[in-house]
Amino acid sequence: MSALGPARYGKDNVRVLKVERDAKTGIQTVVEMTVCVLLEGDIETSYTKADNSVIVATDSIKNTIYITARQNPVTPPELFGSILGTHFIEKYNHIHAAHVNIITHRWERMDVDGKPHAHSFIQPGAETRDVQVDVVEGKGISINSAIKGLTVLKSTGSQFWGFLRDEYTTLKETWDRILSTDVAANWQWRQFANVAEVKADVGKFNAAYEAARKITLKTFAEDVSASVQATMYKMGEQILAAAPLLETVEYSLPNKHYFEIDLSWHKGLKNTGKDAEVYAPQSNPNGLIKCTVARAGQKAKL
Ligand SMILES: O=c1[nH]c(=O)c2[nH]c(=O)[nH]c2[nH]1
Repeated sequence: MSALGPARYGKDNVRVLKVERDAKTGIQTVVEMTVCVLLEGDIETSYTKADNSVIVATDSIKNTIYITARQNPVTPPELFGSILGTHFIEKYNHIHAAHVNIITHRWERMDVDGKPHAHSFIQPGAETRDVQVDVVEGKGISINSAIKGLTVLKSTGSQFWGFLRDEYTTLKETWDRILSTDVAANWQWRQFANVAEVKADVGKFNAAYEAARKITLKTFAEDVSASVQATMYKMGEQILAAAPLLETVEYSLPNKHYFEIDLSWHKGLKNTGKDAEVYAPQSNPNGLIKCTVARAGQKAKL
């Protein structure tokens, strides 16, 4: 005998581009997203009894994403995800939870002859703004927002010394190294009761995103880093201070190593320590440093 455990289903990788046109100014704005919606509810029989009557087809879920995007603002993504997820639990009596993931791709307005262009954009890299919105009947709306794929490098202002040394240690201490990472940061909002509560705080989502991005970049650039661990904690602390509705901030940072190359075998060429100029970027292995920063007295769930 067997029994069905947790089950959810839906449509993933629904790609959507929305163009907003300001008729007065002629200025257009684009938002490109990749959306995933997964539903939970009284759907056991679709798995255990081949009962398709309880299935909202994933094709219909895809259509609903397009229609909801046409009829509502898609920014901030926290609000769009809340509207979209709430639709499913309100429309279908037997659906009790909707899990919405939205990846927003970055399009920056193009400058032409020093002026922002009305309708042309550049994609600067792999950086995305992501949200995970979980709408659960009777519990409300849980929102987690994130920055991913923000690749940064500093060529000095990073040290790593004083670490534990034993018979496994070969790494030399350094007071000046290259530091590079692909920033993945996310922040958990306090629980919202419903879409109206999300709307009441609508201005806070973009503000928190801008603050998190600015704090991450400024701290990365300005901190004389003792370690990835110490620098990321400083980032998390500042984000919590800047956004009171956040419960936790979490970072996951690969330490992308750039090794010095000893070239002294070639005519005594100096290329290490203070003479280092040419480095070898490493693709693997890499360090991976993670942490969750919570408010004092409220321990982060691990
Ligand atoms: O910032 C760092 N943290 C570490 O934990 C670590 N480990 C290591 O080998 N190099 C580094 N750098």
